Amino acid sequence: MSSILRRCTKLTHSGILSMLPGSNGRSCALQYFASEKRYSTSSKIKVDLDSNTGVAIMQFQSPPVNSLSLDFLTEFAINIEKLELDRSCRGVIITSALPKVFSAGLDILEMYQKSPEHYVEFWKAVQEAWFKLYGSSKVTIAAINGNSPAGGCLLAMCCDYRIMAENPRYSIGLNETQLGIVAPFWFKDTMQNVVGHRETEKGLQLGKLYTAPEALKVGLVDELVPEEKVVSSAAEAMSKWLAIPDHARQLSKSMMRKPTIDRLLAAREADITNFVSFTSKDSIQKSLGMYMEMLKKRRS
Ligand SMILES: CCCCCCCCC/C=C/C(=O)SCCNC(=O)CCNC(=O)[C@H](O)C(C)(C)COP(=O)(O)OP(=O)(O)OC[C@H]1O[C@@H](n2cnc3c(N)ncnc32)[C@H](O)[C@@H]1OP(=O)(O)O
Repeated sequence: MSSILRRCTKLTHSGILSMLPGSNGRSCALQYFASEKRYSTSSKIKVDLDSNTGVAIMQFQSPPVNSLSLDFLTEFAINIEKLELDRSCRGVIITSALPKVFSAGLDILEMYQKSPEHYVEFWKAVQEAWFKLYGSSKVTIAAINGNSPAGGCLLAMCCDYRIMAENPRYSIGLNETQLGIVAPFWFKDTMQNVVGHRETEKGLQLGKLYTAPEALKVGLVDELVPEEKVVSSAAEAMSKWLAIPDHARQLSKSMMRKPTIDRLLAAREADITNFVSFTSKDSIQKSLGMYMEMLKKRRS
């Protein structure tokens, strides 16, 4: 696997870019990087690695809402794996190239009116993306420049540090119960590791989507900054994290996260079985169908 990934890593160099922030935080995100390797040629995720700083920017660019489809998750896991294997990479900033949304979470259509075989494949991809990101030895920072419900919140919570746009209309949280579904134990564990037991208990049961200020208050995000500064602030935070020797930081990270990772490793197959039987239930399919309808109506 790793040799295939190394072989398919495509390197291009894109010249000298300015260190100064531009007026538009999204479009100028890559300007922080003086010399880049372009990793991803795919359409859903763009990855650029600055070989001078060792920092990669991963931009989600899957319209309309960066939902985590099977293809997206597969591509995501491959990209994280490639960066993990690249010794010149020390940190990864994850952000969105789309306006107003970081990620809408798992693609509901992947869980709706599909075969059990499809559910198995999809859930494996969800697990794999989590293993790769939560277990990454790199410094990972989420630059949350839009709404980030459910699986979007999970991705952000897997990072070492979270910076969110201070726009009070943006929200983040594990809202699964609002869809009539239940976040699995490792989503819960990930949240609990970030905000603690009591807040997770409330947040999960209520399916709470925290506004950006609320998320800051409970520690679900670490900083709020003006929207156009989300990526530049992530780059600044990254330099602080990278000032620590890698080996000491990595061992500390692994010490904190290993028990949580081991819990899913031990229950991986059972978790898939649970997901398939849960998702296949008529009542769950009905809830998902109603939720999709509600999203459509809200739009019209
Ligand atoms: C083991 C134990 C058992 C395990 C049990 C199972 C556990 C599963 C855990 C689940 C985890 C999840 O992530 S479940 C996913 C939860 N996600 C959500 O609730 C987010 C829902 N979406 C939104 O709130 C909004 O779309 C939001 C992200 C804020 C963006 O708002 P906007 O106004 O910009 O955009 P919208 O007009 O709403 O959406 C644009 C289009 O995208 C679609 N869309 C939006 N979100 C989508 C999504 N997640 N999946 C698919 N499609 C989505 C809409 O239907 C629209 O489609 P058209 O009208 O056709 O254009």
